[in-house]
Amino acid sequence: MDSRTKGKTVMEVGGDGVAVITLINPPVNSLSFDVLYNLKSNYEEALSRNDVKAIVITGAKGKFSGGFDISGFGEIQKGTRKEPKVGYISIDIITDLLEAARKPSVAAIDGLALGGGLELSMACHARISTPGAQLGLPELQLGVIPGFGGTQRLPRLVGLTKALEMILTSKPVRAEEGHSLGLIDAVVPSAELLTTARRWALDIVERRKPWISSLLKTDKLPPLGEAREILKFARGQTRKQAPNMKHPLMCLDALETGIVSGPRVGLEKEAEVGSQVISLDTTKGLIHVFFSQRGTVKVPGVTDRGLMPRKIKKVAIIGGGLMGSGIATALILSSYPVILKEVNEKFLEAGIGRVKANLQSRVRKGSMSKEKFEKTMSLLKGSLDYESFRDVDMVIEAVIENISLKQQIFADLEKYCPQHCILASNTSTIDLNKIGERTKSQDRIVGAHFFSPAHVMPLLEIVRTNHTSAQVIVDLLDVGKKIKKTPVVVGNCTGFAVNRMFFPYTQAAMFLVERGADPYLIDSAVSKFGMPMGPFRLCDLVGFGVAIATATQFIENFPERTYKSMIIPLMQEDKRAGEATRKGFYLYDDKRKAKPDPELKKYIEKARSISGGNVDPKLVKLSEKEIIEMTFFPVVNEACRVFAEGIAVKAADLDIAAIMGMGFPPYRGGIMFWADSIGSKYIYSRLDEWSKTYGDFFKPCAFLAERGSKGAPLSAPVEQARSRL
Ligand SMILES: CCCCCCCCC[C@H](O)CC(=O)SCCNC(=O)CCNC(=O)[C@H](O)C(C)(C)COP(=O)(O)OP(=O)(O)OC[C@H]1O[C@@H](n2cnc3c(N)ncnc32)[C@H](O)[C@@H]1OP(=O)(O)O
Repeated sequence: MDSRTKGKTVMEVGGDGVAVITLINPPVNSLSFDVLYNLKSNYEEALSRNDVKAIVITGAKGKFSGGFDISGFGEIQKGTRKEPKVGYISIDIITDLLEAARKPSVAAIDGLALGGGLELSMACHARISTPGAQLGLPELQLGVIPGFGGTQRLPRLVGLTKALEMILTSKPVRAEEGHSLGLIDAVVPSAELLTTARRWALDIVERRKPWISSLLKTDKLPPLGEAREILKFARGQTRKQAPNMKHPLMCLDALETGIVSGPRVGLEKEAEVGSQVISLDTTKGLIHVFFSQRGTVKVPGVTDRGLMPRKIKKVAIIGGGLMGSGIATALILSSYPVILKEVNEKFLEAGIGRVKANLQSRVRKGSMSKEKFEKTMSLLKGSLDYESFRDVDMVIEAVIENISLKQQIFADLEKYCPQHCILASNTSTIDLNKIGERTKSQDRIVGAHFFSPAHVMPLLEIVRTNHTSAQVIVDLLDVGKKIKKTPVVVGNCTGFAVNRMFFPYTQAAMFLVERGADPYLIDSAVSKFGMPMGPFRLCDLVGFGVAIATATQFIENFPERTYKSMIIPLMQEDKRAGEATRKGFYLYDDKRKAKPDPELKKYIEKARSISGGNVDPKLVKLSEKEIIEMTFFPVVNEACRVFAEGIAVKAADLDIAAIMGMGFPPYRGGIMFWADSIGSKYIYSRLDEWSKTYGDFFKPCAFLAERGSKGAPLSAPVEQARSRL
């Protein structure tokens, strides 16, 4: 393969008269422009050759195709590649050359057929797959739409309702379901895939099997009136679930056009809309997130050293509280044998009970069988001492945030665990060097910071000190992958990356309400921005105990930029501690529904009188845009510090940390990507102005000041930064 080209296709013509065209573009045989243009020439050749009666399209190495090469969108967005004529691939190549050909084609699908991959197969006249095949149109989660005819062919093959479900949820179906839906014509073992597909293609030639053009099928489509109703409902749901995104509605436009005006007009609409969505900001954000998420496992100086992960056969967890039990659940779900240690029988029983409850909820929802439940629970053993730690490969400490307790635990671990054992802490804020102070095992001490609930939340913050060995990081990255988490490797400091970015967000919100802003308007503006909930609702959810413990760490470590609000401590004095006590910033009913509390005013006023601040008329009347700026620009400021200090190696890692750890909306691309979309100059000028009026909490850091003064992107690599990694 030419080093400048990205992938290719090869064609082999057999003695049976079948031309087999294989898509080759590792690792997932994505459809790059090179692959697509090669496919076109192979196809043209096959159609012109007298010795070819039929065509089979397949993918190399057990994968049909992971879809259009996503980096191609980036090239078009950046202007480094000229966009082909609208509809050139979907209409000229896939429809008019392939589907309308006078020789039949069959897709032989092993492994993946996603996005453009599935769309290409749907233009073939039959599809044969292996049992493990995954078939889906996940384009919407990338901010694009199925653009190779998927909006037209899928409803015609599986019906409108199922097509909408597959497209709107981006979830793939397995081969058997695909077969029962009519998407797949036959499911056969891998070893028989190609021979069956060849025979099927020849059977079509001989008219022993039907020659079906998906685009022309109508039997699965509902009557027009019904279709309009279904689409109207889908639009309503989409508006509710994705209010800040245009592309899902644009995708529905293409679907509807095809149903109302016919598939050809539908294809044209799809091509037009498909081209428009590429330049949407939300699409740029989502594509950035796709690559950034995969980039977190590439850690310079660690994953480029040829180290292989060691096998972790057994893990011990200390502490069976909410975090410890969640971590244990995540591990046993991925088949790791786990020992859960507690200080007494009562706590141990409660910890094991929590794990059981986590799994039982899956059984109730039907996602886990009773047998699987029993088998998974059998991997968990309880313990009250360290004797059973003698053969563990990794320990994760998950006790309360108390430095001396953690120090004692790590000193004990050093005595009982084998020399190679990884000693991890799930601390969310405490400096790991302090935790390991009483040991000589600095090279195997690492942070494994999970987010609550640990068996559900996707992020794993892997924290390393200056002493943590590269091998330990490689091992933990591998565990993270096996338990299906997205790991982000960060340096050691108070709060690491996620909590350091999180803290200014709640602090800014406290500051604003003390100066007169309405907390419920802040929550509403932040939710509209795309966060799962506003800062006050969040404080209620995590509980004031945790909020105060975290704040204490920040006040101690970053006093110059911590806003000391008394609102939460004052409420706690009155036994209001958030949702758990049914009273916090909101009042909660039996169904945990939150409603504003008029009494909140009294705590805000008292806190204001303690801090000595005044109501600021400007802050009373903030617009939603101003609320977002005043709550999130301090987050950007802290993210800049984290980046400049080398706590994160890449700005993209902070984007993923913010999305998966804070709930920052993915379609905004993450905190640094979003900041760059606004511009460093503007952010700097706003923070600078606020810091002059309201104090150092808003003061831009040196990194932001430097980049802001030049208008330079904040996510550009930090040169000569003193990396802590
Ligand atoms: C306007 C004119 C432009 C032309 C018209 C365009 C019309 C577009 C038509 C089409 O409808 C659009 C699409 O097809 S969009 C793509 C749809 N496909 C997907 O969304 C699938 C994305 N990939 C995945 O979900 C997963 O990668 C996977 C395929 C399920 C595999 O998962 P696994 O965990 O095994 O591996 P990963 O670590 O995720 O990926 C491995 C490496 O492969 C890279 N990669 C995966 N998919 C693609 C892809 N479609 N394009 C480019 N690269 C891909 C991924 O980045 C990883 O790379 P590394 O370098 O990190 O190893």
